[in-house]
Amino acid sequence: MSLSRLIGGFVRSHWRSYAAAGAMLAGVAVIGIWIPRQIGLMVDGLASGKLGRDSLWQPIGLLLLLGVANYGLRVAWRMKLFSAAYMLGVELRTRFYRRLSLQGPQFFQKQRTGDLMALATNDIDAIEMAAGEAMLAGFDGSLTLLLVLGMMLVGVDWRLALFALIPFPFMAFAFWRISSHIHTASADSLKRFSALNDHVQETLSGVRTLRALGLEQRSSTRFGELAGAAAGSALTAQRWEAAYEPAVGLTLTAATGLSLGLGGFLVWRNELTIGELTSFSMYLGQLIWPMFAAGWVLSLIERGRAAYARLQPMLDQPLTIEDHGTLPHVAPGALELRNVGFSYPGQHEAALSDISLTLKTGQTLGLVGPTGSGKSTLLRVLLRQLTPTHGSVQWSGHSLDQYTLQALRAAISWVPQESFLFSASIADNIALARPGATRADVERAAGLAAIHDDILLFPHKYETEVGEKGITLSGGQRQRVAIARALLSDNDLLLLDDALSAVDTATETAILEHLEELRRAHTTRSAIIASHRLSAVVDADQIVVLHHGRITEAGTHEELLALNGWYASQWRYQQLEASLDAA
Ligand SMILES: Nc1ncnc2c1ncn2[C@@H]1O[C@H](COP(=O)(O)OP(=O)(O)OP(=O)(O)O)[C@@H](O)[C@H]1O
Repeated sequence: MSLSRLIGGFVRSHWRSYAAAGAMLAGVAVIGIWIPRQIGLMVDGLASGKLGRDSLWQPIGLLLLLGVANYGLRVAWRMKLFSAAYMLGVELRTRFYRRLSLQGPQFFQKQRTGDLMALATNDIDAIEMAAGEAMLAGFDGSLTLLLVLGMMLVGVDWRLALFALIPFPFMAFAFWRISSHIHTASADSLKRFSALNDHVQETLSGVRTLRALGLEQRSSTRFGELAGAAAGSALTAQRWEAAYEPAVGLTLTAATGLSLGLGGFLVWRNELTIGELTSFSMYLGQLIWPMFAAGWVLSLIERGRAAYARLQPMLDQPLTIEDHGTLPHVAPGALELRNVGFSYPGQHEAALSDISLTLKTGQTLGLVGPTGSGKSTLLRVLLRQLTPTHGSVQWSGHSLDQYTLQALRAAISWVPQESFLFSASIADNIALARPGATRADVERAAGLAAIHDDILLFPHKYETEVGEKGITLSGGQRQRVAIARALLSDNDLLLLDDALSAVDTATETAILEHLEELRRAHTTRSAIIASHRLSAVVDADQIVVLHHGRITEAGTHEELLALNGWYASQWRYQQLEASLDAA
């Protein structure tokens, strides 16, 4: 869809606001056009002696009245039109945000956050300007142009009008050249602003790492370069916009020279009155606004087009995870994976191959293996963040993609390796999983996640604010807040992705015991615990060892020890490590 179709569709759906603004604008233009004619008549009336001291107040009073009406209408149409244009901004931002919220992790892996933020702010602002400012200037300018030309051609003298218009085609050519330069410069400027945004977003998120590595100077130099480049390209666009003014000035000067030459000659031949020449000169002066409006409109439209060319691909980008399922609810049942395989785009080696396993209702599965063996990938397949390239995943007898994404989200609680805490209170961060939860529910979940006692020691207990990404909490505390959030949602399947890595063994044992109690109380609850630390999966009903994305060992803790493979040697190593730590 082009920018004109987008704006056209918007104008149609908000036609009342645009029509009201258009009617008021027409009133302004008619009043504006009538004033020079009135002044011309007054000049001729004074020259011929028809207007005297007694009768002069009437036309002057009328002029004042029209001036006030003009002012009122100008204020009113601007308000009407701008409020409509702001609505386009709101609609576009909402569409953009909705689209982003439906995209899967693969989309966000490819897109830079700063770029997306620039699109949601700067680029949509540019489109909003094209739908508001440009529309009104375009309409106002065109209407004024038509009326002024009409008055010059019909109301004054057509010969004079045609003669005075000779320089205008040259100006149109200049405008066309300037606007194409503005398009290129605007596209470049928006792109550079995005790059600047990206840098700010990344350096602020990673400010502690940058400081620790002593990279502040390098980062600040890079920022200077990006800011300079963004300013440079914005300046280039401005320079081209500034070129409109001399083009208008030159054209009008030439037109005034031509009209005074021919007008003087016509007055000398008594074919034109001085009042008519005065009106004509005023009309010529009134052409300044349509000319400037044309320049202004072209530059706004070029900026808007450049912005929409960046935004549209994001709006049209297919969803990385399709949501075509129809089943609205996951009934309790077994999870069955048959020959599941998955490869990340562009990767030679498959991240998962031939994974077949069954997790019965109410059971716990331990997922272990060396780093990079595919544990997180397998969990993300179950979450439908990734679609398997081979095999099938069935839950309660239905393939995962037969469920709506909403149904799956409502059935699975997931604690990722890096949990995100929002800038809100601890209570709010936990309650996120179930917005209607009471404080007692939140505290119960916190107790199960073994974080309740820690929270009571915080300055404002459950109301303690957690900074951006939870920076005021330790890694282990963050993990436990995330576990409490997951437990609060009471979902049937709990996925823990190395979610206990930052807590000590005693706390880990306490949390696992609580999970076991929950499982016994709710027989439909299942869990998959992916972990580097084998102590987290010792009591699982079934443990699966992954190696390069394949299952190499499977069984209970005892069976795997008896197998004497990777699991057994890793277990002995971790036991030795634990006893050394305890010593
Ligand atoms: N987004 C991605 N794009 C490309 N390759 C990826 C991506 N995520 C993971 N991989 C690769 O897939 C393989 C499996 O990674 P995965 O994160 O599932 O392993 P893991 O067992 O969870 O590792 P760890 O225990 O270190 O968390 C690795 O080789 C990894 O490099």
